[in-house]
Amino acid sequence: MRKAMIISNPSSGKEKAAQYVSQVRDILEARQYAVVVNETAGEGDAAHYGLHACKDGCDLVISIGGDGTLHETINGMLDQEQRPLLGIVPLGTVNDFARALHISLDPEEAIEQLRSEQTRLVDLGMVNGRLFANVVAAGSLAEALFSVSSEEKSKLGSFAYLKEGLKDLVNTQANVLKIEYDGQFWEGESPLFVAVLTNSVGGFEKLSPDAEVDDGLIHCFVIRNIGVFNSLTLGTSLFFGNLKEHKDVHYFASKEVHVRSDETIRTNVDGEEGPALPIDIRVLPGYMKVIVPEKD
Ligand SMILES: Nc1ncnc2c1ncn2[C@@H]1O[C@H](COP(=O)(O)OP(=O)(O)OP(=O)(O)O)[C@@H](O)[C@H]1O
Repeated sequence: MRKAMIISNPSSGKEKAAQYVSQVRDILEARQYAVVVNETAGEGDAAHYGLHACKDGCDLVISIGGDGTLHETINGMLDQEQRPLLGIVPLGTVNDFARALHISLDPEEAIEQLRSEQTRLVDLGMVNGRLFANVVAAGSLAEALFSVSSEEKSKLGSFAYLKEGLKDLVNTQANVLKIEYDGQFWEGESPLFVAVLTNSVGGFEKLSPDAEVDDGLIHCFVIRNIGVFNSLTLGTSLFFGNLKEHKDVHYFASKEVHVRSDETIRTNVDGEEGPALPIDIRVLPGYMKVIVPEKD
């Protein structure tokens, strides 16, 4: 009998968490899976269960939770020879990975989509030995722009929020970044470096419209140190999806990137605090097989 593990974060699903778990279980059991349910209680649990799913020879893991739970689940599977097929029920506020894979953000619909026969081999990234699914951001603006919740954004509206955030560029200290990729070198003052794997970053689906989950590339944007006037045009570019054409943005796509600085600069990885610079980022093409909705 095939084995499946449900990894559920009850705090992301609130009062409906138990209902979602039982709906998923019903679907899997109807498909002849022997199902184990593991609920997380705090940090590290999803990674622990992700690892055990590999060790126990699970064929399928369903992550029910937000990006944080998903991030931990895939990190638990790092370096394991047998990695199970992954299904996602997004219950977070941002849900970038689900957005990029066209998985419904309505949990009930996402659960129905687990019946899909369609799968996709999806790239993941590695940053200083840890996996990431969406984004690595570094620089003084990284925290401000990429750790915000959709709720906060919806209070202001995405565009207004962005304009507010980007106005900070004027007052934000820009650090000197030294970036190496594919034998090329970029050095300059920048308040923000962003490396993305998917087209959805921090809930903004237009930051990097060309990034495909399986294109084998890390799409990188380095914002040059800019003034008050251009911060607004930059915001508009980000919102309408032509950021890489902006004159104050250095864009490149690469398989491997190294970012250093002589200053202490923190990073944000998939919405959580990541390692301080220096960072080595590389893409792991087709690292995870994921259930995706059937095309209409
Ligand atoms: N039972 C629990 N009660 C409270 N917190 C939990 C529980 N289980 C896991 N957590 C914590 O929940 C966090 C992950 O939450 P979640 O999966 O909703 O991701 P998220 O990053 O908050 O999602 P998003 O940014 O998309 O809203 C982790 O910090 C984890 O330690």
